Amino acid sequence: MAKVVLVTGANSGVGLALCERLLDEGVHLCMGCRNMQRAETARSALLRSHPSAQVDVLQVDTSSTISVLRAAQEFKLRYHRLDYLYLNAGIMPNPQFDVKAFFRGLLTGQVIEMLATGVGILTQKDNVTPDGFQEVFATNLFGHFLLFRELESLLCGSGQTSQLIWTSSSNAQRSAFSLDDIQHRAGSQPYSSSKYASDLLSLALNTHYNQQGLYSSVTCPGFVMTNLTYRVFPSIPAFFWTLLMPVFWLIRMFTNTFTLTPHYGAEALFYLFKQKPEALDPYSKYHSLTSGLGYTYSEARKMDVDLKTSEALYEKLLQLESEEKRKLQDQQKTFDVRKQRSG
Ligand SMILES: NC(=O)C1=CN([C@@H]2O[C@H](COP(=O)(O)OP(=O)(O)OC[C@H]3O[C@@H](n4cnc5c(N)ncnc54)[C@H](OP(=O)(O)O)[C@@H]3O)[C@@H](O)[C@H]2O)C=CC1
Ligand SMILES: CC(C)=CCC[C@@H](C)[C@H]1CC[C@H]2C3=C(CC[C@]12C)[C@@]1(C)CCC(=O)[C@@H](C)[C@@H]1CC3
Repeated sequence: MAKVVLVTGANSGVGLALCERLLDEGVHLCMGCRNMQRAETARSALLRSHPSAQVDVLQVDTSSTISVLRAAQEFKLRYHRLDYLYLNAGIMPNPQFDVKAFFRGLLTGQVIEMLATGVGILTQKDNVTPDGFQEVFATNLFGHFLLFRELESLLCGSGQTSQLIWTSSSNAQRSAFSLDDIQHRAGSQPYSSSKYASDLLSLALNTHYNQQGLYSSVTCPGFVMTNLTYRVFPSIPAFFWTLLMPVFWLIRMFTNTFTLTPHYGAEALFYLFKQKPEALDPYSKYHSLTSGLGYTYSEARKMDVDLKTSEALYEKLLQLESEEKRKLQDQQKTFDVRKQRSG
């Protein structure tokens, strides 16, 4: 039987490139996307290159609790197994590029580190979702946590192993994250905070689920030219980025994190697909890297995470999950009562 793989954020960028690569392996693919039109366009493109492939679309908006719960319900009706869950959808809203910090970095010799991670040169302005969550937290982390929890029964089946694979980032930073403010309401680095939270959560999930055959890993695609990065300079047309390519190829001589294309960016995500999950290191992040000459490969690098903080975050997420579910039940009850009264 073909392995069933669900990929969130599958209609563009790293997610779409990963889907292309997974189809070469003969998987039964389910593309988790928030916009059905964009999803169908991407699905058609995948079917053009893989005409006999099994490719389905599942509507899911990871920033919305109700959408995630409905998607999981629909998934469980359609499939009886889930072997790989790629938690890839992500946003970095209203990014602000700090030109001064960039030039300071040039003078202090830290520019390569800055370009490799985006740390110090990028901040974001977050939004609040209709559910009342910080949008970056909800989209990048909490929605994915809920999705995983709802699909747990399919992932933790008898005698099989399954994998959760998070698209994190080298932008993840302990200093951007606080257990007292897991949604990052107060700061200006919600993206960094959400990615650090996914690193922590992955560790906690390994602690709690390895015995049930479920393994969680985190990846970083490197710097990839996608819609997410084009939005760093929204007023600049896309061809500007193409003009910058020679500059980026040059920078690639000094840092192997400039993977640039979605196909290369998906390297570590695809690498994990082919590994025995028991052999993976829960304390490492798997990076997609590209050498100066354009050779792509994957490398494990230790993360700055600890068990105690990961446990504390896990507990907070469980609590938030039960609060959300209770809120939805109450809303449903109120709705039912009103419906009864109105006859
Ligand atoms: N590009 C880079 O340099 C790096 C990217 N990453 C991570 O890679 C992942 C993929 O991003 P990338 O391919 O670069 O960017 P893209 O913008 O191309 O892809 C992001 C995907 O996530 C989807 N998405 C966004 N919000 C939601 C939502 N609320 N519900 C469901 N899907 C949603 C998007 O859908 P839609 O098309 O509808 O917007 C899109 O399919 C992200 O997690 C990102 O943080 C990590 C390190 C570097
Ligand atoms: C140096 C020149 C010619 C132009 C500036 C390009 C920057 C906009 C670009 C360089 C490094 C990039 C980068 C990211 C965004 C765009 C840059 C700052 C990320 C922060 C995108 C999201 C991630 O998760 C990080 C891993 C990326 C790190 C590099």
